[in-house]
Amino acid sequence: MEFDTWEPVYTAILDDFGYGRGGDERARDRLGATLAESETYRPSRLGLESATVAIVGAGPSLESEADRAAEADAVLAASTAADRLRDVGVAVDCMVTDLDKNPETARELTESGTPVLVHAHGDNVPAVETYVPTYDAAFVVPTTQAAPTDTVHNFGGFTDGDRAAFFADHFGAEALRFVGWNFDDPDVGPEKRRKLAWAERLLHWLESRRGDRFDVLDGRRDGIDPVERSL
Ligand SMILES: Nc1ncnc2c1ncn2[C@@H]1O[C@H](COP(=O)(O)OP(=O)(O)OP(=O)(O)O)[C@@H](O)[C@H]1O
Ligand SMILES: Nc1nc2c(c(=O)[nH]1)N=C(CO)CN2
Repeated sequence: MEFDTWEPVYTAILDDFGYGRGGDERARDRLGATLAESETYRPSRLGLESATVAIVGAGPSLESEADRAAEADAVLAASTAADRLRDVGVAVDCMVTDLDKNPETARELTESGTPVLVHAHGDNVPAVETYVPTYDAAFVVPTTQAAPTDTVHNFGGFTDGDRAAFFADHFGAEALRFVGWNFDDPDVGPEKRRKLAWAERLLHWLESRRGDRFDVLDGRRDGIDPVERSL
């Protein structure tokens, strides 16, 4: 997705959560500066084009559905889904994170040659400054939700999980398979619930742009407020 398409949706998210665009831009520039001396990972190397890609979220169903991830051509893990997949023996091809829960996992993955999309936003600058310098930059893909720069990318998306889906779409995935997604998880707090509601709306937008139907939205579409209505 190009930023021109993403920007109106981004503005709606900023308004809804009360985030400032300036904070996101400063975070983006900190991430860019931290990696300025390094060559970062080129996502086309992942070979997502025409692939079936598992987009693994950190909902409670992950372990019981992990076989579906193992069957995909590529496995993208959102945040703590990376640890949980490792624990059940499923290899992760790429992690997507805003560093808010398991930054050590991201370090270990970059050190062992697995790319990590590291997302900078207005509320994670201390984590960016603390952890990114400890990563192997050759396996970092820096991302932002604000306007992209020459070195910090924006493929679309908001939460770690839906950003993984927009990333797979951007790099030409043929089919997306959702594993570990539970929008009605009773154990999430109010802020996370609101973020998951946005993730759901964003996936609904993505499937309609692709002319696709994501199985994770089956039975839910009637209750989704389309993103287009917020624009
Ligand atoms: N029931 C669920 N609980 C948590 N995450 C879920 C759930 N269902 C789907 N997800 C997806 O899994 C991703 C990873 O969740 P996790 O709780 O590990 O990370 P997080 O750092 O809190 O995520 P984020 O910062 O994006 O909110 C979420 O970003 C979301 O896209
Ligand atoms: N400014 C800001 N941006 C975000 C935030 C957040 O807490 N603040 N959380 C996200 C996913 O959890 C993604 N983007």
